[in-house]
Amino acid sequence: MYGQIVRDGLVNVTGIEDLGLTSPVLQRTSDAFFKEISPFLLHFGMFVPTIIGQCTPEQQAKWLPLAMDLKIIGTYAQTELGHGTFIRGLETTATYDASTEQFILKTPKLSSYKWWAGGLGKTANHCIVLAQLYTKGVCHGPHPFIVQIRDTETHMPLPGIKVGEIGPKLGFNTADNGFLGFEDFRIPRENLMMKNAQVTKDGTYVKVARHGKLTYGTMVFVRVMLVSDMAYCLAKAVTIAVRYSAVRRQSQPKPDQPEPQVLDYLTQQHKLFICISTAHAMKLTSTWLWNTFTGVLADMRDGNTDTLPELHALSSCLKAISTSDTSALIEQCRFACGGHGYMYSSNLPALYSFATATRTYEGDYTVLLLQTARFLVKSWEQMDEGKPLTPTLAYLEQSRNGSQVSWDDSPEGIVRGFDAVAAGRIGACVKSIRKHINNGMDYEDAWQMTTVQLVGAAEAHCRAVICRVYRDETARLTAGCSPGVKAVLDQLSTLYLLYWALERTGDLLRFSSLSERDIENLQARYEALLLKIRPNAVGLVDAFDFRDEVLMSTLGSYDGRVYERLMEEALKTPLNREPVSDSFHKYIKPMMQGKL
Ligand SMILES: CCCCCCCCCCCCCCCCCCCC(=O)SCCNC(=O)CCNC(=O)[C@H](O)C(C)(C)COP(=O)(O)OP(=O)(O)OC[C@H]1O[C@@H](n2cnc3c(N)ncnc32)[C@H](O)[C@@H]1OP(=O)(O)O
Ligand SMILES: Cc1cc2nc3c(=O)[nH]c(=O)nc-3n(C[C@H](O)[C@H](O)[C@H](O)COP(=O)(O)OP(=O)(O)OC[C@H]3O[C@@H](n4cnc5c(N)ncnc54)[C@H](O)[C@@H]3O)c2cc1C
Repeated sequence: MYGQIVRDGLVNVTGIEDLGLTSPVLQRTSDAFFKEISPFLLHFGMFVPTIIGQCTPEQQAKWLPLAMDLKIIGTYAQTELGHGTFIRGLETTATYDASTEQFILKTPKLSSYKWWAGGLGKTANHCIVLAQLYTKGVCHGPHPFIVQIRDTETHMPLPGIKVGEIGPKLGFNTADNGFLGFEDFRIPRENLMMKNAQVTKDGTYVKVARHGKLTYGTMVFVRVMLVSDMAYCLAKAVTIAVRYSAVRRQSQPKPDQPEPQVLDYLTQQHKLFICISTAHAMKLTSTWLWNTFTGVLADMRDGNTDTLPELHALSSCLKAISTSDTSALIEQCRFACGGHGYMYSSNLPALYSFATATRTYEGDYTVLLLQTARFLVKSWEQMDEGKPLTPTLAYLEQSRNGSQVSWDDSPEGIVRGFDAVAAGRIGACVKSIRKHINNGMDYEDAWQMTTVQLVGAAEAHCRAVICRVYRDETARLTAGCSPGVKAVLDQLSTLYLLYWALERTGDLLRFSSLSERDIENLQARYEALLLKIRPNAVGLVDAFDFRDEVLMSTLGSYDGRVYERLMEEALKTPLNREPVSDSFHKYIKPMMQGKL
């Protein structure tokens, strides 16, 4: 299994790279090689980006060619057995020895072992290690170090290195996630990645970056990329589910009629059409977020880090919500395919296991939404002090006077309704924190007592951002389209708004003048829209343009030969090589004969 995966992974990365294509294309073509994950994902997904983001130009000149030519294979080892979220609590230490101009890496105890890094088990021979940097007896917090862990000729672990695979997981079972421990392992001073902080030969610590969290830059980059990844993952899942739903016929609502396509059931449309719409919403939002990200990078190159806090807040909530929505909706696609959706050959289980992992790695869902909430509460307080708000929070102004927003069921009105919900929920959090403080709590306890509401407020803010970006970008991008295309894409973005308005009626009743009659109207419009979208449903998923080799699905192949493919795959199962398993003779027969 591992050998096959490594072979396929190398064919993927060398074949494509020879064509001089970029790594995001790598990401897409790697789907034609794996149902799960390449053991080289972390090399290109985090090891290379960290060299670019955390190394000086001189260090990049040394390491980048080696990495891009696959002369070294790397990963990103930050998480430990005992800590993943709380980076400041990481236990691995890197202590500077000025007498030899080296750092000594140590794993003080079991919980300090690096755990999880992709490719670390058996594939990588180098890695980025986040360790607490000590020099002259002072700890300067977690810093990135580039560390060789295996001999590049023999691939044997170097002396002082303990490394291995962490074992089977819910998914990602081709990612080769590993563990890593150091026993007084020495690396040259120059292996500290010194773009944001340096240690001179005599051990003096020099802080370079103006912002204390630039070490976390790779995580921001990956979070931004993952929003796009989720759109792609969901688009694959709904392509499989909609095509299968067009082939599958089941039940007989009318005695004298043939069994209908299950795609004709309104409940099936309710399950699936939001998935089509969400894939579009996340793709457009991810492009908008990427443009925001590159803008902040440009500002930072000019020494201006003022826009970084908003990017951190946006990338945190969008990564959290896109991965959570995608996990839930891929599972919904699986539900929509009945028993055959549970077959590994459908590819829905693998897509689900990838998406649900993404809800955790690169920042746990709750933790990242609380990061966004921290920014929202600070922005509210700045608004109270009369300071200007950042662009994505302009809607807070409307809540300043506390008046209830009048409900307007036009698409633009619904977007404004979500702004009102976000503003209202943030305001309620601020009120809760202040109430607890007035009752004698310190700020930290008041914050903790409000965290359930804070997660909800951050989700509401994110939903408002997605709704606005989806609506605006659809209008902009379809301006020059044919009326037919424009109408269908407008239906999808309207469906997204109606779906979430119906999901959040409680909030809309609380923070707008929405009435029960308005809710009835929303429900009727939503159901009518499902029927309108039905004739274009297969065309809409065909438009995602996935080749069968990439979908890798018995249910979603373009020719619709579902039952033939399911049987073909079943016959390939090793258990079917012989008509009688030898377990019969070893165990079942003796048991039947009372000899066990
Ligand atoms: C062959 C295949 C080819 C493939 C080609 C690939 C092409 C590219 C693909 C890209 C996708 C690649 C996918 C790779 C797969 C990934 C696998 C998973 C990898 C990992 O999981 S790596 C480990 C990830 N770990 C985390 O995310 C940990 C999460 N925890 C944190 O981020 C921090 O601990 C946390 C939660 C922020 C708290 O930190 P703390 O120090 O306590 O901070 P405070 O809350 O006190 O805030 C202090 C202050 O700092 C600000 N802050 C925090 N974080 C950031 C940040 N990241 N950026 C900017 N600012 C930040 C925070 O807002 C506070 O500011 P204040 O002003 O409010 O004080
Ligand atoms: C498939 C996969 C691949 C991975 N690959 C890598 C990799 O390549 N490199 C790497 O370094 N790491 C990797 N990771 C590790 C990943 O980054 C961490 O698992 C993730 O950051 C979550 O941290 P944790 O595991 O410590 O969870 P914890 O933070 O311990 O979460 C446990 C619970 O505590 C809650 N919690 C934690 N802190 C708070 C808080 N402040 N407030 C409220 N609730 C809180 C969480 O919400 C969660 O419910 C991978 C993980 C997975 C699943």
